[in-house]
Amino acid sequence: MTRVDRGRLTVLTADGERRVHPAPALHDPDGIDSPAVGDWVALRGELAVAVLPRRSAFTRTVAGRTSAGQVVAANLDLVLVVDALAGPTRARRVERYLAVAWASGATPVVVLTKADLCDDVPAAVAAVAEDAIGVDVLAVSAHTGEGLDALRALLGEGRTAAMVGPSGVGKSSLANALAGAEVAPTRDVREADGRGRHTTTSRELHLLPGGALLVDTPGMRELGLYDDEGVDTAYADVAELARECRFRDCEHRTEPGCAVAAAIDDGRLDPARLLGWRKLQAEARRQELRADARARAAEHARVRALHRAYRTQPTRVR
Ligand SMILES: Nc1nc2c(ncn2[C@@H]2O[C@H](COP(=O)(O)OP(=O)(O)OP(=O)(O)O)[C@@H](O)[C@H]2O)c(=O)[nH]1
Ligand SMILES: [Zn+2]
Repeated sequence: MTRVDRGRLTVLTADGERRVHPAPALHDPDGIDSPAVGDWVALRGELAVAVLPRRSAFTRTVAGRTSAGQVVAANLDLVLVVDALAGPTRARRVERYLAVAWASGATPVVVLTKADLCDDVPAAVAAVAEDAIGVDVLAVSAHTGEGLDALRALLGEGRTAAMVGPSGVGKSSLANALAGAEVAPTRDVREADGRGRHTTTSRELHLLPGGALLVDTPGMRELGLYDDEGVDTAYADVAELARECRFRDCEHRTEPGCAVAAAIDDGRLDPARLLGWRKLQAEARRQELRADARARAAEHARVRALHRAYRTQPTRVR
């Protein structure tokens, strides 16, 4: 599946691209099981009749009051957490995206763009790598081509990757550089023709020359945490220290025997990382509370509907 529009799916088949409709059975009001970009579907005629089991799912919170999860991309092997080497270093921002990426079940890779604008690339990479525990960190430039081969090697044939990262860091430029064609309109192009990104109905999954698939959906660009699954993986150092605290419910503030505070005191842990961890934990907790409230509301509505259906039934023979 390369694209989902209202009621229509774009799929790549052995015979090329096609537009099909999802069978009614594939419609899931909660969104989680509805076909998403990156899904493999079985076709019967003009209908997509089944979604094959997913290896991974990148979920985001749907904007608004509800906390419904929405699968933005399915079956990702890699999530490229993209940030730019221009401007101030943004370790906390990278960590936030890493937490979301870990929760998806795919392997995150940090890709630092605009290497051509950075005076000391190795130092900048090392600074990010220090906090991106267990994650490869690559520096690339879409303008000079630096680092692209290393990234291509990582993508490999038949693997599916997606990009996440703040606006303007060079995701579209990177997609174009990898594809060797203008598959995504960059900010420069969009400004030149005065149109927004969403005006074109572009494919959201690109087949790259090396045989890798690159997902580029607008939905991946504004991320919310769906649950706290990825937070402790992104902050493995803090999470591990926290397990050594004397009290299991330690808040890591003034409690005696706090391993986190001790690590900060003797310089083993950057206090900014504890702050980042706290913020993400809090955000994830808020999401979970909202999800609970939503589940209760849905159950309530279901019971009400059942009662209504019961009342309007013709009198049954006993
Ligand atoms: N010097 C330099 N500039 C770059 C590089 N990659 C992208 N840029 C510039 O950075 C700006 C933003 O690039 P885009 O590719 O549009 O960024 P994006 O992340 O897709 O932005 P959104 O579409 O808003 O999410 C443009 O002006 C690009 O020309 C690079 O490797 N080097
Ligand atoms: Zn503690």
